[in-house]
Amino acid sequence: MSIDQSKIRNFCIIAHIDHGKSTLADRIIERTGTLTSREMQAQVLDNMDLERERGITIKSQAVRIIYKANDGEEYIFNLIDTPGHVDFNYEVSRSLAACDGAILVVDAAQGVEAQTLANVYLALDHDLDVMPVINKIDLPSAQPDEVVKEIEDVIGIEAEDAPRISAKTGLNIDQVLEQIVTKIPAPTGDKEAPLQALIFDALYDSYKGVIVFCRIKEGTVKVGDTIRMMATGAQSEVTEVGYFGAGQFIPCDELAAGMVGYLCASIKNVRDTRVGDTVTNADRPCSEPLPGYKKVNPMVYCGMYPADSAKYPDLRDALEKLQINDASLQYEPETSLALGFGFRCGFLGLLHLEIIQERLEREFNLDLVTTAPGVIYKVHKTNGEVMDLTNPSNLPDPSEIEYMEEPVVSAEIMVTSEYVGAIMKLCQERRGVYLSMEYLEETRALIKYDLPLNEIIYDFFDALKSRSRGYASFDYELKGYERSELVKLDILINKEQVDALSFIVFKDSAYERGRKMCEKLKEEIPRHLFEIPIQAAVGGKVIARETVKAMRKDVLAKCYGGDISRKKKLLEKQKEGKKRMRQVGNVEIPQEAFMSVLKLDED
Ligand SMILES: Nc1nc2c(ncn2[C@@H]2O[C@H](COP(=O)(O)OP(=O)(O)OP(=O)(O)O)[C@@H](O)[C@H]2O)c(=O)[nH]1
Repeated sequence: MSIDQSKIRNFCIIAHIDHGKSTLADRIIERTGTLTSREMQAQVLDNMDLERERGITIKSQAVRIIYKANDGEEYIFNLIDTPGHVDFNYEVSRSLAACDGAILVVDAAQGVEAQTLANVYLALDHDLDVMPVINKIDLPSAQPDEVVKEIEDVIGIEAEDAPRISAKTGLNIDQVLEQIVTKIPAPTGDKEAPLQALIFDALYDSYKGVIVFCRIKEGTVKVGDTIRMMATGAQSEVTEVGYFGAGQFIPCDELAAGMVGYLCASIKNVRDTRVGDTVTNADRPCSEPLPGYKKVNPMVYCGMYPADSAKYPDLRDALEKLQINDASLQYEPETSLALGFGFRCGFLGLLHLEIIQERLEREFNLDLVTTAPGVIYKVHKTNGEVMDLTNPSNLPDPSEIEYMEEPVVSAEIMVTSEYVGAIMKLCQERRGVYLSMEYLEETRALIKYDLPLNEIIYDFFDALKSRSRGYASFDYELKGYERSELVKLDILINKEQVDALSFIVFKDSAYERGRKMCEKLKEEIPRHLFEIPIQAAVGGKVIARETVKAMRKDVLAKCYGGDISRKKKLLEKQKEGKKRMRQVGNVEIPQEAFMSVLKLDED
């Protein structure tokens, strides 16, 4: 019954965003008959609704595939899908640790891009064998020969015999399957050794409890075994082991060295499971844990509040469950005068924030109010203390501040030569410091800039795409902190400061941002019976002002003489609207207003 290790291939697919890795994964699954075509939904691996709607891969998914190779033998492929967006590098790293090799998909029309490089380096860091595949050769603009040369020159891996495929039409997928057998190494590891398994993901299921996704490096695990999580020390009995069918969990007898699968155990506290931790046998533990993952620190913070304050415990519960599935999400309770009880949450980037927000709303049925996202600033106080500022409301009095620092990233932008000027202009506007530019080929340049993180978290990616007509790609990593002139911009509505609307901004941009915010809020806040001044202030000094004029008529005025049911309806509607309002002093602010600051740059 036990599986021959030499017949297992554990691999993932890596690529720049949109180069077609999910499509290739689907073709592989389809070609090997893991699913009948009727079961085959468009993009099987992207099984969260959100992913299908956005057409991007967020959570890594795993699937086991049986392939009968040309040598007549049957092989077991464990394919792990990985996300391509820059915010999700962390997820990529987790998937890689469970694999022995990686298929690198490169778009034959686009060639090597920033994330192609970043992902290859991650794979090489994990000692994976990288097998290139040239995709989209059906496109008229495909240049497979050039791309092969580019892979060899820019990345430095052999690509001459890389399969040239169309994941869309299925052309040459057979070559990919054969090369998986010949080019990706079989796993190693001793089945008889003490259990050593790496947790590369986890999921909370309301029936099974915590489901741990793991790669068995050494030993064997089966139902009834008592396991121990090495980092948390939690012990529990295994209730089920199995592998990943397409979109479902398939129980089996045991998981042995070299295999990828899942296990369920009587894990009571979801916090006991930590992605990156090592699972071992409690009675016969291994001597040391596997190297965990690089710990990632959130780069972007915002406040999240339940729209209905009674839902606070539900939000806490939801965040706890999401966190086991997404260890890069961090949160802690906070309170706001305007919004009540909520959480300050940390994310890897703005896309990550949006995804979490949408998952909370859809999967947990919560209605949320989110405050403007910001980065972590370092505040050096006159008394020598250094504080990490994640919430602008906690900024100490200016008299206590010696100076402040903001996070700076090193960015690499790849762009075709005609857009170099436009992209450099964009970077300058965002306070970028030019480092270097080199031409990879005649028509493509790699530009390096240092940029303040807070200038890129909002809409830099969109601006980059629109100014280069989609031809620029972008990757960044945190470089460190640099001293900067920063101020806190406060918003006063009817003379009352609204804590949830405060944010930290570069001194020279304060006026512009303050003015835009006041304009935006004027549009969002409905008229009241009195005039409402909206002011932006820095250190108590007002720098911008707008006014919401007083309302003259009440809602019922226009139904004068109308029938009573219509009046009732209007009053009902008003009541419904009020639920979505936040009372600040004697002004009612719609929830949307708190989000509006996010959208300033789109104007
Ligand atoms: N013409 C053509 N289009 C393709 C091919 N393979 C994929 N595409 C298209 O390219 C787009 C991106 O494909 P995906 O498979 O979603 O790309 P991905 O790399 O998985 O993207 P993320 O999951 O967002 O990282 C889709 O619109 C596909 O239909 C191909 O061989 N030829």
